[in-house]
Amino acid sequence: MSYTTKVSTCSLNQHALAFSLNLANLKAAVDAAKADNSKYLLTPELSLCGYGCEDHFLEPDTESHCWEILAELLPSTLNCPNFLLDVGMPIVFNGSRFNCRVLVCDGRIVGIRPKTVMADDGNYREGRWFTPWCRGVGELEEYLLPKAFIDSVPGSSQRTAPFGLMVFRTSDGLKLSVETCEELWSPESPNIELSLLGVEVIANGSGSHHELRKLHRRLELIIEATKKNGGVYLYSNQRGCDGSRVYYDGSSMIVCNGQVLRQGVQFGLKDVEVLTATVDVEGVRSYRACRPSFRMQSASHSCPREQVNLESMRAFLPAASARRDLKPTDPVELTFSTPEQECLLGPACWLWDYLRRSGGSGFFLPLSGGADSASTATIVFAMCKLVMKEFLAGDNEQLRRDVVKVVGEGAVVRTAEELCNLILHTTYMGTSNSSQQTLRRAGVLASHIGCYHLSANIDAMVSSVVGVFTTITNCRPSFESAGGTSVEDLALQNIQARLRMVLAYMMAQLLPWCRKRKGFLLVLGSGNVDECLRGYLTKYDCSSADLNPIGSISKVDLKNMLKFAAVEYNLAILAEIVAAPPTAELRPNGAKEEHTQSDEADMGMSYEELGVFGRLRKISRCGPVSMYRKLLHIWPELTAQQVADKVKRFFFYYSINRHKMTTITPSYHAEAYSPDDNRFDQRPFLYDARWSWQNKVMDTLASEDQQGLC
Ligand SMILES: Nc1ncnc2c1ncn2[C@@H]1O[C@H](COP(=O)(O)OP(=O)(O)OC[C@H]2O[C@@H]([n+]3cccc(C(=O)O)c3)[C@H](O)[C@@H]2O)[C@@H](O)[C@H]1O
Ligand SMILES: Nc1ncnc2c1ncn2[C@@H]1O[C@H](COP(=O)(O)OP(=O)(O)OP(=O)(O)O)[C@@H](O)[C@H]1O
Ligand SMILES: NC(=O)CC[C@H](N)C(=O)O
Repeated sequence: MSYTTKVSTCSLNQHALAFSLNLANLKAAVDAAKADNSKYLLTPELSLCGYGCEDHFLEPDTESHCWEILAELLPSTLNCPNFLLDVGMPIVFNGSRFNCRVLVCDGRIVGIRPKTVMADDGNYREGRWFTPWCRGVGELEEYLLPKAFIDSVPGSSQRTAPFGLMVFRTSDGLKLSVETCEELWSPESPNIELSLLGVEVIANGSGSHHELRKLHRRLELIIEATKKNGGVYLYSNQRGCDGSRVYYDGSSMIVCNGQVLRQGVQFGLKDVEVLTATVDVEGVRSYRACRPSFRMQSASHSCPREQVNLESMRAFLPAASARRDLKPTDPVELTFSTPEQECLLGPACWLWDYLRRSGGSGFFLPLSGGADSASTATIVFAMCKLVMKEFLAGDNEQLRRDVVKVVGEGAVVRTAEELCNLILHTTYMGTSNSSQQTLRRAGVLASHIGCYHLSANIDAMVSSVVGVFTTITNCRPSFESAGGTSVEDLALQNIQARLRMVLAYMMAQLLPWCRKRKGFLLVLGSGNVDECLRGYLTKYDCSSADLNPIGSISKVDLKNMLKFAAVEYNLAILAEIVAAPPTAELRPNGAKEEHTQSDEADMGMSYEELGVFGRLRKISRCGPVSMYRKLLHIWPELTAQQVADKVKRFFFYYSINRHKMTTITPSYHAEAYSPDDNRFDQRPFLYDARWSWQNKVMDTLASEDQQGLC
């Protein structure tokens, strides 16, 4: 008897509520797994409807469409008694909605397994739509299948299915069970009990979005679980932008006894990626049985009274050790992206999904020659590189169709630069306050990445608006350098910035027409985390766009990304852009070649300091006083009063500008320090900006520190 089996997992680029697309992806995955002669296929969390349906989960339509496409999927499992398919969907049972796995074998639903631990932190809101199931393994209920579903499956006699936490046992003795996404991350993961119950194959269907360095954590959790308890662990993750700010980064995997046998692509453009491994179940059994501590705890776990016997299913491969294709899959070497690659490639893949699904024919970006808009442009170029690589490989028919849809029938694309020329449109929008240096840098970057670039002087727009204002009010504002007040100066800065946004939208609407192409362009924004946190942006200026790929990335991380891209793509201009001092160029500058208005001087703090404030505020959950306490150790070179003053200044600007985050452009979620008010960082937007109590406490602590009292 051989104790080797073949199992598959997959990454699927499902789109919330796009049932036809989701069904097609699932069918393709089933076909690929069956072609691999696999016995089991795991798919991502809520794979039938897409993970990100959000409040659509509250609509009965979402569940009923899942049943409809499940009925369409069932025939692909018919006459395959040795193949188990595992999909995800919402199911209402006894009045509560559960996030369920539905396991199908030979055209029958053999079990429905509800999720026990909700993901409710950060971007996750599962508790808003789903109830956690709280019964133990083997405590099964009988679920009456919906009549419409039964009627749509011709010839089926099935009326009910077991509902609850269950262990499946095949006729030849393989034990398999599932847990769902967050359960792996919880303190008492179900995989522990399942392993002690002798389950050899544990599967986790997930909807886990990208965050920098999160893949390491996922791998640690899975490797540690199977190192400690032995077992085969299959992980399946959603891929792509399914309609929101997050990007699911695939990386599905198959792990056995702490060793990774298959690792899927993290930033890939295939809608369906199936990974299959031949796994040695005997190896799992012997791994466990040689560990006295495992044996002892396992022996005290009684097997659940009710387990689901898959009478007709044989999981193990025929015993013919000479057959090479039955050889257990060898472990692979793990591959990880660097944080710089993650900053570049995650947003690049997200933008591609957004573009092809939005019906847009490209992007428009106001390109200033500064680091932020250069970062956005570089991410679009990275997207073009990824797309062209896949396009030229020639085996991704869906991508080929998407490229044709975006660039238009008949357009010829052979290189990333050619694609970039059709997709990315940039414009330098200078005023009399702009410098020659930023104009040049924008032009050089544009020519190197190949985008369609124009250069404009918007002084006429600015003077028209100021002229209209003067006519209405009979007051003419001046810059401080020309004798005006700071209020006038700021208003004159803001009008330049706002008019850029107005022109940007006009360009986005009409540039395709000017180029005799069809469609519209999506406007890209380039505000970074630190500017948002400090409020160093004009509300409704170029920070207002359709999408922002860098909105949750700090300036420091962006600069590292640009340095990496300078080498990776041979774009020396990026190194020059990184080295230039950040400037808004909104005030008059005399005849100087480089502008002397400096972001850091204007803000009263450096980008590096802002990065520290941002992490402490969000990731370490610090209010002013606890931030002060932590910073005393982080900045030992400063006096306590200097630290207190910096904290006060940060919180003052943060609070007077927090309202800007309510209207900030939707941005890619990349980092845990994101200040995105809409979903991730929920806080008031009207503060008492004096922080009088907190500041008093800080001053007392600082003076005690200075007197050596604490
Ligand atoms: N509590 C509150 N709740 C809701 N809304 C509130 C508000 N307080 C002010 N507001 C509104 O917000 C407005 C103030 O915001 P805003 O108009 O942005 O004006 P403001 O924040 O005063 O100025 C923009 C700042 O961004 C700087 N900047 C730097 C670099 C680049 C750029 C650029 O744009 O390229 C800008 C610029 O130098 C200046 O310091 C008020 O006029 C009011 O309408
Ligand atoms: N001269 C300009 N031409 C075109 N767009 C501009 C110009 N100046 C500013 N913008 C737009 O407004 C946005 C905000 O400007 P801001 O000065 O804050 O950033 P930046 O110039 O991209 O980068 P940096 O902060 O490194 O200077 C820019 O990202 C850019 O999209
Ligand atoms: N969908 C989930 O349950 C996700 C939970 C988990 N914290 C993750 O990010 O992967």
